[in-house]
Amino acid sequence: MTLLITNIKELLQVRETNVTVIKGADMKILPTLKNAYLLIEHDTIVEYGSMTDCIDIEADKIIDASGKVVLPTWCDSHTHLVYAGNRVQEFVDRINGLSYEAIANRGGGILNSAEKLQNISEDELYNQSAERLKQVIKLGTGAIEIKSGYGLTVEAELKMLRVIKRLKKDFDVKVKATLLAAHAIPKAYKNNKEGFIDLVVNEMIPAVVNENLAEYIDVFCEKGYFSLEDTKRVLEAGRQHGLIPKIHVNQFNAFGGVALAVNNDALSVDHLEELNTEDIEALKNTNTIPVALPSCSYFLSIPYTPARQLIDAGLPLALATDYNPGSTPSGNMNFVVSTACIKMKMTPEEAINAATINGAYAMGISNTHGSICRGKKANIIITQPIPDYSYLPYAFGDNLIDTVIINGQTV
Ligand SMILES: N=CN[C@@H](CCC(=O)O)C(=O)O
Ligand SMILES: [Zn+2]
Repeated sequence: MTLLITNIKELLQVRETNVTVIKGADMKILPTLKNAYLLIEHDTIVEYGSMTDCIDIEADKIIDASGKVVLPTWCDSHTHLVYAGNRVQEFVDRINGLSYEAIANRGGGILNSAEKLQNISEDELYNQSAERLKQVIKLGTGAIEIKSGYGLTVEAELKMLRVIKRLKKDFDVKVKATLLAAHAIPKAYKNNKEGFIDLVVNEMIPAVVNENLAEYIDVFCEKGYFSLEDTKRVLEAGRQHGLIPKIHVNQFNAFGGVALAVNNDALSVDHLEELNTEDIEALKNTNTIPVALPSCSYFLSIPYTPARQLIDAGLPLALATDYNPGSTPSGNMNFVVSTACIKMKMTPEEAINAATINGAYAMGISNTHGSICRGKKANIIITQPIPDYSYLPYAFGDNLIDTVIINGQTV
């Protein structure tokens, strides 16, 4: 089966060689080809080029993309898409003056989601999550990382991760699973945090690894949640079992979590709404990528990750949604890209690089996803007719996506 997309107004993120991450000043460069074609065979990009060289190419199916922009699908490297129900009441409570922290302190927040998740069947959790996944695919997401962390017991964490495994099997998008073992201290361990960490280290991690349910280990390193010492213990235990660290860090306070993550070879450090010069120094000359989550800043009215500081220091940056019921009830990467431009002063080129190839890097899949490159997966967005690719972030809130192709198949 071959699919030929013709008359593409502009083909974005075209890479002749397999670049896997884009850093610093290079993020301002988005290679494109105007008046282009793209040829897909089965699930793979096999060729692209100028329309003037397309004359002799035959294909089983042709899509005319006149006036339209074509780009790789979004790579959303940070989500909590598997959750039960919603937290709309907390949203209303925050409008009425309660803070995110105050809600958490009275037993809401993550613990609220954990209670809902513990009381729902695996099938129902799957159904709710599959609906969300379908929605974000329609919005152009072609690869996604999903975390556990609303279980907080061994059984409930396994339930979440088994649901992620089913999503992985049932959907063509690339799905990566993360064990966010230490997300909050459960009620039963309120006065015994050490006991909970013992449970994570001695039971949760081995059980998850035994069923091969996760590739990454994550911790919410934050005041009131898990300290540097706790984080180190969990990350090291995860590494000993072959899990690669990722981390929630510097969301509300900066106290050395970034350096700790880097020292543990974390693939990514996520959130970074609070950032100091030590954090930036710690990230230089490492393989760890910072990940910004602007929809979370928007929804909670907290600072935006200082993208300019990170990029101007020569670092790479990825953008992701943080899709979850408490701090970001949206999995829309188009909104993330717009918000990064509008609020974080990222150029459209930087934001698109951050949401495609760098997002793929933050999931360890940039050899196969995130750019238009021969041999990579045919995961493609075709936009509606638009004047220019900068129109994507400009027209924030509009859905400008016409067609999504995953592994060569139109969704
Ligand atoms: N910050 C920690 N975890 C999630 C939100 C958790 C929640 O409120 O449910 C986040 O990334 O924002
Ligand atoms: Zn998160």
